[in-house]
Amino acid sequence: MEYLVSAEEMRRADHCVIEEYGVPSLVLMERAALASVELMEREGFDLSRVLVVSGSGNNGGDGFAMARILYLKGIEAELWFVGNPDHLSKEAALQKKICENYGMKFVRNLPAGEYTTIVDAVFGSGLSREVKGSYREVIESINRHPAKVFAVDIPSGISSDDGSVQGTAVRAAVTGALAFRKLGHVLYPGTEYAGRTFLLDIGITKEGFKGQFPRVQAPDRGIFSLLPTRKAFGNKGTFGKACLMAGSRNMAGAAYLSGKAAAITGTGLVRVVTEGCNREILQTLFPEAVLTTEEMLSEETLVNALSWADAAGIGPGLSTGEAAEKELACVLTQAKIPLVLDADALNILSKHPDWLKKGDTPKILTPHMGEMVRLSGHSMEELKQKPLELAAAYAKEHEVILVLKDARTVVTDGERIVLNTTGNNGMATGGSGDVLTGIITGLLAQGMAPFEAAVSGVYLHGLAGDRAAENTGVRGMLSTDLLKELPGVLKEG
Ligand SMILES: NC(=O)C1=CN([C@@H]2O[C@H](COP(=O)(O)OP(=O)(O)OC[C@H]3O[C@@H](n4cnc5c(N)ncnc54)[C@H](OP(=O)(O)O)[C@@H]3O)[C@@H](O)[C@H]2O)[C@@H](O)CC1
Ligand SMILES: Nc1ncnc2c1ncn2[C@@H]1O[C@H](COP(=O)(O)OP(=O)(O)O)[C@@H](O)[C@H]1O
Ligand SMILES: [K+]
Repeated sequence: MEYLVSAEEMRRADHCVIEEYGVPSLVLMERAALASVELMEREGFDLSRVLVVSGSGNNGGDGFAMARILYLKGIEAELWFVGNPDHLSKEAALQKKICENYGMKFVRNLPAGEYTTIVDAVFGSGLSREVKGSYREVIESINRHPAKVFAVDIPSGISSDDGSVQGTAVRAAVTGALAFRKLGHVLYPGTEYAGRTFLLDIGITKEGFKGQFPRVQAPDRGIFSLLPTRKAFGNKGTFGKACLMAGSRNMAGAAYLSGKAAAITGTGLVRVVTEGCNREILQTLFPEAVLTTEEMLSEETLVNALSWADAAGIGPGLSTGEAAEKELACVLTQAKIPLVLDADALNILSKHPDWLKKGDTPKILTPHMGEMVRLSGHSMEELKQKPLELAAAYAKEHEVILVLKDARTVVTDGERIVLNTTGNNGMATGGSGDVLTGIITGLLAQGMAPFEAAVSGVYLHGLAGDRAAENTGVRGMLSTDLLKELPGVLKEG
């Protein structure tokens, strides 16, 4: 997994590498500048005429060093120093002086239309307050200018900690994230302001954390190595049994999507437990499933289904009526297997929060933001502001694994926090959450540990969404396209 750092965690690593390992900060700065220039070249920036806009901190220092490297390559690179000269950091002051010694041109404003590329080196991870006054004007003038913008480390004005816009922020085409991606590169709206973001190695590695690692990680292709292995001599009994309790009258699709997703994930057998009216539909759409259907599902039927399964998912399209309430209460009380609770199961839980205490099997809750509002009592605004903290606090308090679904989904058990970066807005379409429930239930049924199953499920679900976006497009894709792409995604590992 990849570490996603806060400004403070980045500062700690910087400090350790410079002060404890003894790497001079100017060496790091030179590497940052060289890697940034290389990235601009690789990304096809038109370097006919470049303006580097530098502030007075080390982000500005990176900018001065980049300007000098470009200038010495024969590129027309000019500088606009917009910082407070009395607050220049030692390194930035030295880099500025070097540019002056070379006789480079400093400008005092941003004439329209004269530059092909602007380098934004006003603020980096040291942004400490809202951007106001002349800094605001500088950033707005950069945004108005037609030149393509490259942001050093993070667009100026974006908080490294949560991706928020601190008053105003630079809109970059490309961002070179130094050493680690900050949370602000991944969380919205920071992600959009950063444009295409690339990680640049400048010699600060995880050794800089000295064993005190950042709190948040993002899953990467390493996830594939966690997936259940398939023994050559295995049979459908050994590849796990998943039970999906889903669908109600007029909601057969939710049972189909979640059940089919569990099957595609590699589960040996999938049982769908649903209302009798869905029987024919499911037998036609999903002949691979074992069906358990009754007009009114009895407690005995539910208990039998649970004792057959290795994991169960409950909630997609379940409805919230009395029968559904009874079903959920029975499952929470009787289940001895890991459970995924989604959609209507969560809506019912919001009315009976104490039900979470029933039973002692591992529980994975997968609310979207609206469901989380009802479940947690926090407002949407609070959740949007602090999704990581509030998700972790809920998971800890209720001793569950929480998958808080949004454009960036958070998975947490209260201690570990994972922020998923796969997926796209094409997935904001009915039924895509049902597919996720099926994937996670399928992975659990094959014996994955609950936290790993939740993280892997969210990652694979997002990758399926990304493949669907490539092949079908974000507008036209449907949740059935996620099912179509999932086998190929699983084959990539
Ligand atoms: N450590 C290293 O050697 C390495 C660091 N690296 C680079 O350093 C960057 C971090 O550098 P940093 O810590 O100096 O902070 P930085 O982002 O330049 O900002 C601080 C300046 O901005 C100012 N300021 C802040 N907010 C403001 C506001 N709202 N409105 C107005 N002013 C505001 C603040 O002013 P002051 O508070 O002093 O008035 C100060 O002058 C990092 O992103 C990476 O690019 C790499 O070169 C690798 C090696
Ligand atoms: N803009 C987006 N970027 C990435 N993923 C998204 C975006 N919008 C929605 N998703 C994902 O799509 C899924 C939608 O789930 P949910 O709202 O429960 O759908 P439904 O209830 O229709 O099944 C979640 O996994 C969510 O993370
Ligand atoms: K910047």
